[in-house]
Amino acid sequence: MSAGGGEEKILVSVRVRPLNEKEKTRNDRCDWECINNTTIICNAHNLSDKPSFTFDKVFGFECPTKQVYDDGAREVALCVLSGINSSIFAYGQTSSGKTYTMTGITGFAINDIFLYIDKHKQERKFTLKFSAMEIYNEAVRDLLCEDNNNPLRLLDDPERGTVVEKLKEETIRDRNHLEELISICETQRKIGETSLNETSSRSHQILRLTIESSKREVSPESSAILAASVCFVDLAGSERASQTLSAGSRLKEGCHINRSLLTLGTVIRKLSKGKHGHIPYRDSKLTRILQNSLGGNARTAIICTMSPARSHLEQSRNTLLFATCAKEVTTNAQVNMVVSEKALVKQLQRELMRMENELKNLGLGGSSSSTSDEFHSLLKQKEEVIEKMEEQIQELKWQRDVAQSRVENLLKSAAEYQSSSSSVDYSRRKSYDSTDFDEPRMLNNMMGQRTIQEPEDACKEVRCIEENNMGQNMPKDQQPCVVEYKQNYKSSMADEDEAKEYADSSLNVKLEAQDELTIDKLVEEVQETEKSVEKQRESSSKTEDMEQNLSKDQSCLENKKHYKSIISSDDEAIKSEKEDAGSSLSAKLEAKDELTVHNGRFTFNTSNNASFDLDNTLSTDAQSTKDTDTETSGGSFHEFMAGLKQMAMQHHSRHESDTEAEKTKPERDTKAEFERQQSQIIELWGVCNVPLVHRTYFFLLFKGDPSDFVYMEVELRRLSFLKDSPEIVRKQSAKTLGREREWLAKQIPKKFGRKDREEVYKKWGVELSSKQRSMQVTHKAWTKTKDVEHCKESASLVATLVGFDESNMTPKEMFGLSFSPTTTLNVKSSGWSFSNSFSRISLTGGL
Ligand SMILES: Nc1ncnc2c1ncn2[C@@H]1O[C@H](COP(=O)(O)OP(=O)(O)OP(=O)(O)O)[C@@H](O)[C@H]1O
Repeated sequence: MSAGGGEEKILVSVRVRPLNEKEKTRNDRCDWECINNTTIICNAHNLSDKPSFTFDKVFGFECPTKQVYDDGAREVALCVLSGINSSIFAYGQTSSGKTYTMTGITGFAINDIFLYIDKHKQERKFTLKFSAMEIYNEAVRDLLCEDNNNPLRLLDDPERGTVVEKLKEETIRDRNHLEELISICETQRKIGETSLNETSSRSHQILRLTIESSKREVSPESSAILAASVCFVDLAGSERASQTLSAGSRLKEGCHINRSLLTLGTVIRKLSKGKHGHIPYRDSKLTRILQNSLGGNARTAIICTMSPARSHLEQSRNTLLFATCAKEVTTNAQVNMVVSEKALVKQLQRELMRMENELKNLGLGGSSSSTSDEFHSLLKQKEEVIEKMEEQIQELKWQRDVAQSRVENLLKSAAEYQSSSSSVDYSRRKSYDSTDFDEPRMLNNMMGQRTIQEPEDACKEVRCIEENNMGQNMPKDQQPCVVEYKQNYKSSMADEDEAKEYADSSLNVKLEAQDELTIDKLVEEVQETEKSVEKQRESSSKTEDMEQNLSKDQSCLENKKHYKSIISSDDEAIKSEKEDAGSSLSAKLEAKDELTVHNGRFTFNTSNNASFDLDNTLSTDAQSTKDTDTETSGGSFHEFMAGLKQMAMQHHSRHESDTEAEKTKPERDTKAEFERQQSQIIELWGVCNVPLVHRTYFFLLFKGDPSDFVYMEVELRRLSFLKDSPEIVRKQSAKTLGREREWLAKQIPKKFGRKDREEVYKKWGVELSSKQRSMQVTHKAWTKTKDVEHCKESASLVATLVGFDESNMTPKEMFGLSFSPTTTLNVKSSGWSFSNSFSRISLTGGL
């Protein structure tokens, strides 16, 4: 409704009229002097000092009313044209010139108002309304109504304040119309003769001119209407009743007049001290009606009129004291704008249309009576879903923390073992080195991630072994002929991906370090981890469902985006969690592979396989194949483990029952059986991309002895397990095999002289003039899996390249399954050994 404006003090002026004829006749002295246009002093001879009063304006005897209007009322009066309420008061004792002054000011103001309207009527449309009232004997009378004997009631309006009920309000046609109405008011006003004024105004007169203006352009933005009123208030005389020699009806008038004026004075005095506490506006009708003008939403000017006559000195001083208080009163005028009904209707129509569109967008339509209920029901449902999601998210976060904690513990254990591994008996280390077919991987396993992050440590590790070799502390047959291979192989691991891949299996170390770790214990742990991973997978699935639910949500809930982002970030966390859990399980499976496959030499592919299966199982992208993969690989693995345990038990039973009987037992038809198994193994090596060094060692070591069958069976089981690996695993192992061939090719110039080299090239059908001859040779090795002679040649070549001397071969037991009951129980050996009790299979360190 309102805007702009601000607080400002009431504009207070004092006008001193000249001595009138009566005063002159009785030789009344003029005790007041306007020393400038703001200050008036009292020259009364009986006063010791000359009190002075300063106001916004002081108008002397000769000052015309026009100047009083211009300087003391015009600005305030005309602000009504800007939509600001205004009031012009005339206050003073009877015959002081109030009516004389107000009549002139009202006329000048009206004149200016109409001049302004004429000037702006092209761009703005003005509507003027006029009402007039008098408060006589505390009764409000309508001055525009001929039958004004019935007093009007005052009503309190929450927006407009006090309003006069049924007050006639005339819409002004033109200036003449207004002037006519004003003249009617003059005739209607109660006047009477007092001792001081033959035509004394016996009432408070309030003329109200309301001006509304709006731009003539029709647009919603310019449809606001400025609406304000200007009040011209001619108060009744403020003199005391005794002074006017009143009696009878005049005395009664005086009492009522004074009641209103007394309240006016109280209100002004209180307002002058600030708007704190109770302001007694309601104590008189005058102050109720003028409440806005006296301290509210209006600009106000008060012109205090006074007689300069000594005989009115006291009343004049009272008037000036009132004026002094009025100077301190602050009002807070605002620009009053109203929105036209037409514009309001248009605005409401637009709002309605917008809301209908919102409802349509929600898919609810706007026509059904039950729309609102459905909407609220839907909102409630969504809020419940969101609450459940929040709970599930918290649960998932908890599970993630648990999984992370487990992984951290495993890593810590691995690191601890690694640091303790430097004290491992070199002879044991050597025996492991010399028999480990998958030496590079195991070496990296031992190093763990430190192989990548701390190459110095890795070098020290190798140097230890070399120094040990060179120190002749070890038997010749146990010297690590693969040290060079190990170093070179490691140096060839420049490929960061490969190094990381190797580092991933570092957790094997932890399990290898556990001297008393049993297969059952490990299997239990793996199963527990698998359950944990499965739980994670289910949780992941839940999260996906939650997200799908959110995606289906057609509502425009603002929370949707928020929760989706939470779920998204949590999904990332879960993904990471799955990776961590997958790594953990992978590590354990690798360790379990080492349990399964003697001497740790099969870790390379088996660990990859297990790791891949788990990762694949956990992959949310491969949703369609996830369950199948899990079941297949998981089932195969357990079968594989169960088979190995059974084999171990059987072997132990045989060993324990009667070794002599074993010796005398008729030999199987070993040769045919051996060749059959060897053929299968060679075939599977090719399929599984088993490293050539491994093939070579295995091929050269196991030649058909009865005791070899257990190794052959283990190898067959392992390869059978590996051959079903997913394509990605085979590709990875093929890549690694390619690197091994490259490394072996680099060994040819080192191991063979020029002539011998040419012989090798010829033997392997490589053109001497061709390029990369060594590479061609190593790429031919171990490729004809059905050709035993080719395999023999391949094994011979690789053995030479890695320095594997068949005549000084390490005993199988040093890196294979050792069945001696006690000797390796508490020492670091090359692989698995079965404890004397055979109640469990303990793992000794692989170093
Ligand atoms: N400034 C003035 N110059 C000349 N004459 C004046 C001036 N002020 C007042 N008069 C004359 O003084 C007389 C009394 O003035 P007026 O009626 O306006 O007093 P009043 O304050 O309205 O008195 P009341 O309260 O009794 O109505 C009038 O005849 C008026 O013409």
